[in-house]
Amino acid sequence: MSTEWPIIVQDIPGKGKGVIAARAIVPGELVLLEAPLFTLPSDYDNSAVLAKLAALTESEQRQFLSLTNCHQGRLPPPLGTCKTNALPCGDQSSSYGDRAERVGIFLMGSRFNSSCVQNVNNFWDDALQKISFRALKNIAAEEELCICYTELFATRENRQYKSKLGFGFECVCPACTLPPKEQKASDARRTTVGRLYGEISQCGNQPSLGLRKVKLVIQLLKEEGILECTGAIYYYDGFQFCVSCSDKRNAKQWVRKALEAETLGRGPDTSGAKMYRRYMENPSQHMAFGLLRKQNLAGPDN
Ligand SMILES: C[S@@+](CC[C@H](N)C(=O)[O-])C[C@H]1O[C@@H](n2cnc3c(N)ncnc32)[C@H](O)[C@@H]1O
Repeated sequence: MSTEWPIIVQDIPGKGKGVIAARAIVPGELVLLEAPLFTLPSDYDNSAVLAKLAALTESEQRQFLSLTNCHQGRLPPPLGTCKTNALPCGDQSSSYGDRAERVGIFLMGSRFNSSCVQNVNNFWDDALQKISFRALKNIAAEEELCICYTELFATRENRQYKSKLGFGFECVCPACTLPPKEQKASDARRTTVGRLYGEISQCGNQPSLGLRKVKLVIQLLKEEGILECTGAIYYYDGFQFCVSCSDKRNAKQWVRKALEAETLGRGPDTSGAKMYRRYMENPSQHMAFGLLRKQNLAGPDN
């Protein structure tokens, strides 16, 4: 199926259908913006799905039923199809414990397969009431575009468990098929990032230590090839440590990086991007400005 977007939905060996690049795609490029066929509260059941289906046209119902159902024989088909394909309509990161209040079914967006080194980010744009998919990296023509269904900051074993249980597949992405020694190092990097996330939030009164941990997380994410999808929050942490010490110069550098990361994965018009732009103009607007002893900390490494 070819579309107005730079992507094609086609059969992918071993994965059913998937999305590939129709041409070379650059980082930050919007590859799909799509309205949902319908949305549901995230704790939906089969009768909620049936009520939504009843409101669709026959052609829409057929299109919904043509989506994959990896829960065949275990769940009623409408529910199984939703569980296989629903995407968050709101902030959701299982790694950070956020859960979107609603989910949606998207006829094209639901065709993105999963990789633990995703090259695309999905983001629900509340203002547009559409989901956007943006390239996080350079993607070559005919390369597959993938989002991530599982927890990024978990070991391979835990990620595999979730992929198998929730979506019925064994992940063979680059991060899940490393030789044993490298696999161990990758697991260690991901679990360390998960641990440091909690530790950074406890460093409010120790900005130098907090900043060192931020830099370590960024380094680990870079080594893992997943900085692009999660970087913004860590750059913003770096900004907050600097503003708390009235270090405007370094604060501006951190928030500039946060803005770049936000724009890359979510676009230039999100509430986060607007906030980062405001703080770039004037870091002292942040409520933590000057809370701690004035000192110069450090900016991002590059
Ligand atoms: C949301 S659908 C994605 C599109 C789907 N492949 C299709 O044909 O419509 C989720 C299903 O795709 C398949 N899938 C997703 N990522 C995969 C991967 N990395 N390897 C194998 N199968 C995958 C699994 O069957 C999963 O239940």
